[in-house]
Amino acid sequence: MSQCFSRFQQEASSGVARAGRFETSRGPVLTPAFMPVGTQGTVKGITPAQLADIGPQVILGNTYHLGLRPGDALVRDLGGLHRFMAWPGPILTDSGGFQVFSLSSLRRIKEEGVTFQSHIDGSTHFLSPERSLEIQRNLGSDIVMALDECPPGRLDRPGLELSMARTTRWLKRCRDFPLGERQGLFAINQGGVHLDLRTRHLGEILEIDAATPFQGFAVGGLSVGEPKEEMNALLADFVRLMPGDRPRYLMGVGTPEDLLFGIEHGVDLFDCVLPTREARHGTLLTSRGRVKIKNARHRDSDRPLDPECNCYTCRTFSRAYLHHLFRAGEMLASTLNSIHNLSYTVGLTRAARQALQEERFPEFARHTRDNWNQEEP
Ligand SMILES: O=c1[nH]cnc2cc3nc(NCc4cccs4)[nH]c3cc12
Ligand SMILES: [Zn+2]
Repeated sequence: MSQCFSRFQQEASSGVARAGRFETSRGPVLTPAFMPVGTQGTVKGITPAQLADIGPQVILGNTYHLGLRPGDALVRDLGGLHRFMAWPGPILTDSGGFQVFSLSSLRRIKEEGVTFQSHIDGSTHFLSPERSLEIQRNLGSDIVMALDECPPGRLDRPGLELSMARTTRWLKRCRDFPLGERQGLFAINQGGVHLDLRTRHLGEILEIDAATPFQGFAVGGLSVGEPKEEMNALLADFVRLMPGDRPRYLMGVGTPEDLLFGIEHGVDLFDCVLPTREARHGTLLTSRGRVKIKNARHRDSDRPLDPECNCYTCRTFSRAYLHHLFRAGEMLASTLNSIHNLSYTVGLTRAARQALQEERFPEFARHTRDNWNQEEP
């Protein structure tokens, strides 16, 4: 067990939803929390100072990308990822298996690990539980994800069962790998959208956990193209079965609607590229619903994007200016739109936490959903 990680302390709850905290060597993590994705050592288009102003609890880095470029040994030699990207707060690194299957070509997966060709230059690489954790140890992230096999969405049950069994065997190899003193290891649950498979896999994970405790548990294998109703039905039944004394992390999720649904069903941590990706494409997330800033109706609007948002973008600029920047293809469009979408998304989980602490979470959830459905926000 890492010296600095503490168990999850639940501070407030409303049904299965909960507010809480856990300690890392880089500070506390207050939950629920949305974690911005900084795939290649940067949250695209914004500076560390702007990110600090947004105030996320944790940010994400990707083992697959940083292991390929600039290389984990280089980052280690330059003092680790926190120093390299000037982010002093907690960092979580995904383990790379998902990216190998969603980005690289010519993969050959075997018991030992997966051989793949880099999406950058086609060179051949190998990722195993040991290599994934070595990369994450070199990066020096606070939260290390075990290497799992994320099965393709819609894989049939026999295929899922074979994949889960390998993920369990790989988890044991991750458990045996010596990470840094200050690093915590999270296990990843698989099983598609089948509650019985999810529960079986959780049992296998908890058997390992009994001997060597994990610092957190993630729900993997979702947000991979499965119908939203199936993901939600699974979450409603399964998340509550995960240990309550460790953080519960839903990987790759999601939209504001998904975050609120996840929080209602006991999820503590989220990550998704959607807020920053949609920002770059001009879709802005607001308390009244989505705004497509390139729409002509914003051309001469002196209103702020979201009157309820106090981010730098909403405090400083009009919709007309954001509309102009986007239409003109200016770099600043991506930066200002990303600052807002991240502020909105991080702010949503922060507001949910506050509502839980003030024992008004059901009203908060109802009010938030009602406001999202405004005409032409
Ligand atoms: O089972 C998983 N294991 C390890 N990392 C993941 C990351 C994941 N990210 C998504 N969805 C978000 C997406 C991002 C890009 C395409 S889908 N689903 C994910 C599942 C896993
Ligand atoms: Zn804003």
